[in-house]
Amino acid sequence: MTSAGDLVVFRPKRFALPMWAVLLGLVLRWSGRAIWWCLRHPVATGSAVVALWLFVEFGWSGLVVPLVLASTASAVWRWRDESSWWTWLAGPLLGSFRRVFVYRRVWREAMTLCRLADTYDHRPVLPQLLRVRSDQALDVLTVRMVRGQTPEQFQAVSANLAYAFGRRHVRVYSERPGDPPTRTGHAAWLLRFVDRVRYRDRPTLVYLAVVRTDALRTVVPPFDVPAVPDFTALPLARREDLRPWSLHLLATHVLVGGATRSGKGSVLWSLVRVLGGGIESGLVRLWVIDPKGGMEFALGRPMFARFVCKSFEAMADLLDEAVTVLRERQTRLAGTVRVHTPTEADPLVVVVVDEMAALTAYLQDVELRKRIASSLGLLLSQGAGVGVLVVAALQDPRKDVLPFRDLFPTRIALGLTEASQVDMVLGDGARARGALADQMPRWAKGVGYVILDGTPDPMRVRFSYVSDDDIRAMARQYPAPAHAADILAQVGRETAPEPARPPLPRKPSGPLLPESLRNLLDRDTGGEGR
Ligand SMILES: Nc1ncnc2c1ncn2[C@@H]1O[C@H](COP(=O)(O)OP(=O)(O)OP(=O)(O)O)[C@@H](O)[C@H]1O
Repeated sequence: MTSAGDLVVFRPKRFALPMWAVLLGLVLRWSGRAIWWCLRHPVATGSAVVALWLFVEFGWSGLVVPLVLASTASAVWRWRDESSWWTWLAGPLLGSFRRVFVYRRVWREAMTLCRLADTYDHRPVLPQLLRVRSDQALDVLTVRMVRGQTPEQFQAVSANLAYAFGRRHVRVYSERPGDPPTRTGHAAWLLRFVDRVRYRDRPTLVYLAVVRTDALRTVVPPFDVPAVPDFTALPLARREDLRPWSLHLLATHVLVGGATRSGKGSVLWSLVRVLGGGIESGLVRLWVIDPKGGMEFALGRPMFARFVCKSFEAMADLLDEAVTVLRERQTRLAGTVRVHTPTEADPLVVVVVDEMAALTAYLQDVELRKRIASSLGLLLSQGAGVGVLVVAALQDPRKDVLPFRDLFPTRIALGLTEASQVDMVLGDGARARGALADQMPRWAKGVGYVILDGTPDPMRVRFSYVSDDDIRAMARQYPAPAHAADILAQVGRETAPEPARPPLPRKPSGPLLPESLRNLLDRDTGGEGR
């Protein structure tokens, strides 16, 4: 029998450090951390050292005088050049401040509750906040993802992230937002090299643009009209970071999807406006189809080379004529160029269709509908390269309403009524990547989502608002040339008046009857041979 006295209890011998060694260890550890922090924050450390030295040398005046001088210099800088002031001074300062006092404070909680934190080896692992850069409207957070995470996981919870940081919108970019600046001058080669490093592809990072001040809440005034429009960058809207968003119109077709009263008109009129200089010089011709009987576009009639708004047959004719232009250009340009360059002799033809569904779905005449569908199919599949473009607006983006929606390379989604419509307009997965066009508040007229060139990430923009008075003024200032309607000497069948145009010299037409028959007739009527 075993009694309690038989059990031998082993206790590991505890090694007790002397108190001075513990204290020394702590001091060394905290000093190391402080030195590391100073090395990582040279500007803050340098400023603190200088401030301390000034205080020791000159007392309070040593701090107050430089502070007043620096504030004055900063105010003058901001007054003279606000954008560089934000880039080089205010942005980095505000960003550092908000990184410490706003984002770091709630980071762990926000990442955990937004399901972006994970556990590895029984330890929690979090995405790492590397940097915050602020400007007038946005905070751009550079975040190192946890190993194995993808930007899509951040995009899926972008709304949660916004509310976690006390804001309404967060955009998630898989690549650094913004393009490298254009460098000129002597040191351009060096700066370009630096940019190449700064803008290199970094797949471990994701960028969160937190919208601090919603720059799209205010109405955007119309943009200036350039004398010669740059068809690769037509400014139409304001971005969340206050920069203009420009449309690349050359060699593309544009589809604008939006519920009724969402502001589709402002997209189309913003485009017409920036093309004004080209319309007047004859570099671009607008062929406008307004199935709403002219309610939307009749005000700008003098700017349009062709305008139809009443008869659907005339609309079908106009599209057929656009196909004729396309065919003629294909024959002429084949083997010489791959993309047509607009000139005044050979202008860009932009067919603008307001409410496309009226032509493709709601039209009762089946034959006419088929004719229109066939012309539209040809224009959309072959017109971009030869400078015959289609810009169409649509309320209902379902496939049975607009069977060719996939043929529009550039798409814009304004406020929509259903979540599923967002992907129908912008392409699969756009809503999951943050294009919440179905959640537009009531005030957001003319606010929409666009997909940026070269990246899959949607961007929120607000189109400029062109009022009726602006349209009247534009129509007076930038009328289409008198001969504008006569591309290929075609005459439309629309009843609405067109600008007066002198008749184009036409080629003398050939004889209608064979010569033997004509001679016979001449002989019978006693006329002279021709
Ligand atoms: N960019 C904008 N900024 C501010 N307000 C706008 C903007 N665009 C449109 N609005 C306002 O929203 C209203 C609806 O605009 P608009 O008629 O252009 O919408 P729509 O989508 O073309 O409508 P519909 O489907 O009837 O053609 C207008 O009364 C206008 O005042």
